[in-house]
Amino acid sequence: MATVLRWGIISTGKIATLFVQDLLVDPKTRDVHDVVHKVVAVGSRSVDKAQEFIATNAAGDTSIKAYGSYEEVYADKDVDAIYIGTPHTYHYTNALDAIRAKKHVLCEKPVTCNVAELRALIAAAKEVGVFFMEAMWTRFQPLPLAVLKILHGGELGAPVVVHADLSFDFNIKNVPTTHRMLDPALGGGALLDLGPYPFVWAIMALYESPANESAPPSAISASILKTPRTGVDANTAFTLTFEKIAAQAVLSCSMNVRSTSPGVTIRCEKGTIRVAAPIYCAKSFKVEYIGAGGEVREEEKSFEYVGVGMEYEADEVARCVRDGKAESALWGHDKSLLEMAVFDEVRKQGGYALPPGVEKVV
Ligand SMILES: NC(=O)C1=CN([C@@H]2O[C@H](COP(=O)(O)OP(=O)(O)OC[C@H]3O[C@@H](n4cnc5c(N)ncnc54)[C@H](OP(=O)(O)O)[C@@H]3O)[C@@H](O)[C@H]2O)C=CC1
Ligand SMILES: O=C1OC[C@@H](O)[C@H](O)[C@H]1O
Repeated sequence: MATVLRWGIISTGKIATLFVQDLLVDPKTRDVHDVVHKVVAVGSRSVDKAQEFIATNAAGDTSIKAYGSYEEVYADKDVDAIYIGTPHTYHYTNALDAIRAKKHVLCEKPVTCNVAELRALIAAAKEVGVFFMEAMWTRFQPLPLAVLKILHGGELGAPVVVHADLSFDFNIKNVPTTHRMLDPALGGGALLDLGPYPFVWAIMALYESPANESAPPSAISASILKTPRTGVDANTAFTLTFEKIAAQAVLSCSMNVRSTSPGVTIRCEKGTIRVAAPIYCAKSFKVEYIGAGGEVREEEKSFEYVGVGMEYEADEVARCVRDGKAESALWGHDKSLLEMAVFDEVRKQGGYALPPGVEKVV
């Protein structure tokens, strides 16, 4: 018998739309038979928007409740888990409110604005006894799982250098400065929005390397270029050194230029893995194996998903909730904490401070 997870959705923006579309794809189409997702409520700052969201994305399903506030979703007894798709600077408050209402939480990336906020949320979730996870969807998709099987299987030898970039042209010279990517009050900039993806590839390839034994990077080095329009980071480059396994990640993100492909290159002692862009939901990768005599063998693997690619993280939440887990084994609290600590350090080295009051816990 499949477990049914009843979702309440917070916000009606771009990513909430895609997430709900994925929730509504029958899990059986991806050969998943143990969990089922049901959207039971949508909360928006405007009830009209919530109604329109349901009409557009859920074929007007009248069983889904439309609320004109987020609080009503937290209070709804039919809701098991809350999905948060608001701008970064609201994640902490929205997640805390949901946790205090004893709901399980899946919160968009970046999970918070800094590590102090995240520590407070994890403590609150533990106190109440609910599941809490950052929506790091890439970690659960079949392609990265296949890459990791090869990488950690050992045939390529140890990983030595990971290059990963995610860039996107947000037309930052022309969009209004109130756009969430430009507004410092909304945590604007490339790092917080795009940085989680190069970071997750470094985590998968190096931090999760069995020989690393979950050791955090011993050194972080960063440089930031700010846009003169609002002072948020337009381009950020940072390196993470994993001394225990003698490996480095060279990571970058930009919001004024498009990505190139491959977006991730994992260079190992005996070969290389190249992952095609976009790295948040890649559909193909190539492996180059170099034999003892220098001979080269290449393999390419391609993937197709029925949904956008967020369905796999949703399945993970449903399984963890069913099994009474506080966190995911694949994207647990340790990794989000490391991400936020690294991003704090990168912003510190790059001289990007969020405006006073934006960070709710410091
Ligand atoms: N996993 C992924 O691939 C992606 C994740 N994201 C993450 O999701 C979050 C939202 O991004 P995205 O969907 O692109 O953003 P949008 O601007 O499209 O949507 C944000 C929604 O948040 C709500 N909201 C609450 N307060 C505010 C506010 N002060 N200003 C603007 N909106 C507000 C609004 O919903 P309402 O009016 O209904 O309350 C709005 O529609 C970000 O943290 C981003 O990093 C974004 C894109 C992709
Ligand atoms: O998470 C994301 O992935 C895709 C990008 O376009 C988007 O800005 C970002 O939030």
